[in-house]
Amino acid sequence: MIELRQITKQFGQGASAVRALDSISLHVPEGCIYGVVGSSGAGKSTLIRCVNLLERPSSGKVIVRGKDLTAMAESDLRRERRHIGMIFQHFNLLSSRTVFGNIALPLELAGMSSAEIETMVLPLLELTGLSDKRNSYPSQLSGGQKQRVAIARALASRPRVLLCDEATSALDPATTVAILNLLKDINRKLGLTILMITHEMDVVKSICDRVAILSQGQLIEENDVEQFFLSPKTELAREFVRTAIHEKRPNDLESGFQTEPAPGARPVIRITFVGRTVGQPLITKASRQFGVDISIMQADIETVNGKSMGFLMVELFGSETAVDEAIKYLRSQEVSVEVVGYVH
Ligand SMILES: Nc1ncnc2c1ncn2[C@@H]1O[C@H](COP(=O)(O)OP(=O)(O)OP(=O)(O)O)[C@@H](O)[C@H]1O
Repeated sequence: MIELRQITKQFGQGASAVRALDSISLHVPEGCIYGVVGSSGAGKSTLIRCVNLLERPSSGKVIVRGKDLTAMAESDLRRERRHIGMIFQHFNLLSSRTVFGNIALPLELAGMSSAEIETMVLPLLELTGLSDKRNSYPSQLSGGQKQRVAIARALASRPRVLLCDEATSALDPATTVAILNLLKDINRKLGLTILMITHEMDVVKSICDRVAILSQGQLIEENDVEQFFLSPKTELAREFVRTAIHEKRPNDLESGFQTEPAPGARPVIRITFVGRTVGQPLITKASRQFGVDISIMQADIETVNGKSMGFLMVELFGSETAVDEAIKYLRSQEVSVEVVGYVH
C-alpha cells in the first residue's frame, strides 16, 4: 500500500548539509499498522512527511496505492493526497470551528452540500465517540477528545491510508491507550493502512503489526512486531525492547555482572517466548534434566500486539557441561535464548 524506494532527504547544501534520510526503502502492506521508531533527530518526522510529499525527497520514489507520487503533477498529487489522512502530535484543529465544523472542513473544501456533509460527519462523530461534543469548541475539549476530532477529520475524506505523526506523545498514559484502541478499531473496521512514527515503544507494543527502527537517517532493522520482540538484532532494537518491557539491566540486579565469560562465572540468559505457559515447564525440565539450578532474576508477561509474550532473565548454577547442555536444550525449544552475560 505504501512503498518507499531509496528515499534520501538532504536539508541545506555544502558543509551545513544535513542528511535526514539516507536511502530508506520500506513497504507497508495493505491493512497493516506499521510503526517507525527512533530517537530524537533520527529522521522520523521527515520520513512520514515524505509519504504525502509535505516534504519532497531529494531522491527516491514514494508509491502509494500503486501510484508514484514523486512523479505526479501538483494537481494530481492534491487529488491523491485525499486518500492519505494525517494526524499530528498537537492535533492542529481550528479553534474558531466547532467539533462538527472541524470534521466537516475537508468535505466543505471538496465542495459537498450541507446535507451530504451531515450524512458523512454524523457516523464519524459516533465512530470516534464524540456525538455529544458536536457543538463544542476545541478549547472546551481534553487532549484525547481533540485527537479524536483530528482522527474523525482525517477520516472524513475516506482515506485508505492514515499517517500518524507522534499522535499520542502529548497525551497521558490512559488517554494514549484509548486513542491507540480507537486507531486499532478503525484499522479493523475500515481496513485502513496506518503508518505511525513514535519514540514510544509502548505504542508499537500495543498495536503495531510491523516495526522499523530509524537511526541517523537509516533504517537499521525491520520486522514483524512479534519477531522483533523475540529476537531484536541490533543493540538499538534491544534497547527499545528493554524499555517496552521495562526490563532492568542485569548489572543493576546483580553485582559482579560482566559481559565476557570468565572461569567460575555463571551465565545469565534471557528467554523470550510467545504464550503465557511456555516458560515455566521449560525451566523446570531444563533444571531436572541437566541438574542445573535456575534462579529467576526478573520475569514479565507483556501483551505484544494482542499476544502474550514472556520475558525471563535467569542465572544458571551448575557444572560448565551441565549449563552448556541446558542452554543447548532451551535453544532447541520454541523460545528465543540469548546469553546476556555472566555473574561472579
Ligand atoms: N527543515 C529542516 N531544515 C534543516 N534540517 C532539518 C529540517 N527538518 C529536519 N532537519 C534535521 O533532520 C534531522 C531529522 O529530523 P526529524 O525532525 O525528521 O527527526 P525526528 O526523528 O522526527 O526527531 P524528533 O523525535 O526530535 O522530532 C535532524 O538532524 C534535524 O535537525
